Amino acid sequence: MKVATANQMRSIDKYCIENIGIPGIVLMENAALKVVENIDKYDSFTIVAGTGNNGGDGLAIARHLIVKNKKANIYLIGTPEKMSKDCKINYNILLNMNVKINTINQGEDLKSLKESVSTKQVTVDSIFGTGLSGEVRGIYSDVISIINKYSSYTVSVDIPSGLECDTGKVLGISVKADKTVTFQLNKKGFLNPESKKYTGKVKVESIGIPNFVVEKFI
Ligand SMILES: NC(=O)C1=CN([C@@H]2O[C@H](COP(=O)(O)OP(=O)(O)OC[C@H]3O[C@@H](n4cnc5c(N)ncnc54)[C@H](O)[C@@H]3O)[C@@H](O)[C@H]2O)[C@@H](O)CC1
Ligand SMILES: [K+]
Repeated sequence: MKVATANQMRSIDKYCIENIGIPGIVLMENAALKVVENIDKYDSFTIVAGTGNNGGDGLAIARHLIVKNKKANIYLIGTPEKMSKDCKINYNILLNMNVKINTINQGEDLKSLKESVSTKQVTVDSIFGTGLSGEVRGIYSDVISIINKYSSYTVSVDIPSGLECDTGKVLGISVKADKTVTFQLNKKGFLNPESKKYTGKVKVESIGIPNFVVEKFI
């Protein structure tokens, strides 16, 4: 089975967007729908989103769960100003749907997150994906501790947040997922036996990237 590094995934995504003309938001929507397919047997969710494209996946996942009349509590770490273009698109759609988005800025907000993670069936981890760089610190670290302590079932989007894509090393702290739905290709870091503790069961899902594009980079 082919495996990809973060840079290879970034190059593949970039080539798709710039040379083939598949917009990033289409890849993001495909990614979100694949995660929803893997979790829609459940009824209640806590979605924890960062402000990069991994967070954008999470916001799109939340939208599809809500449209399916599931209970979905959304927690955003970071400010909308920091959002990537595609994350912002999914954020604005949810605002236009009058969906409540809880923001986590300080300790007080963590109580509400703990309450949701402890009572909903599934926690969706869409904090960081292949864009994680450097140690996880501060409020991000607090959020991951809460997920690891109180979540009964955790699904990580693309990569457990806190795990380094290329090595499978923990950068300070990482989400311990029961299942990781990773996009298009398995990740090199998942070959590290130590990573199993954090990825849980890994499911590789295509997000519509043509094979010839993958073969250009791997
Ligand atoms: N078009 C694409 O590139 C697609 C990407 N996808 C998703 O996008 C992800 C990659 O997205 P990005 O490259 O935006 O990056 P991520 O969303 O993985 O994370 C980057 C964000 O986290 C912040 N960050 C990074 N390291 C940090 C640290 N140590 N402490 C605090 N904040 C930190 C960055 O400032 C940035 O806001 C993939 O894992 C996948 O989930 C999918 O939507 C498929 C399409
Ligand atoms: K993640």
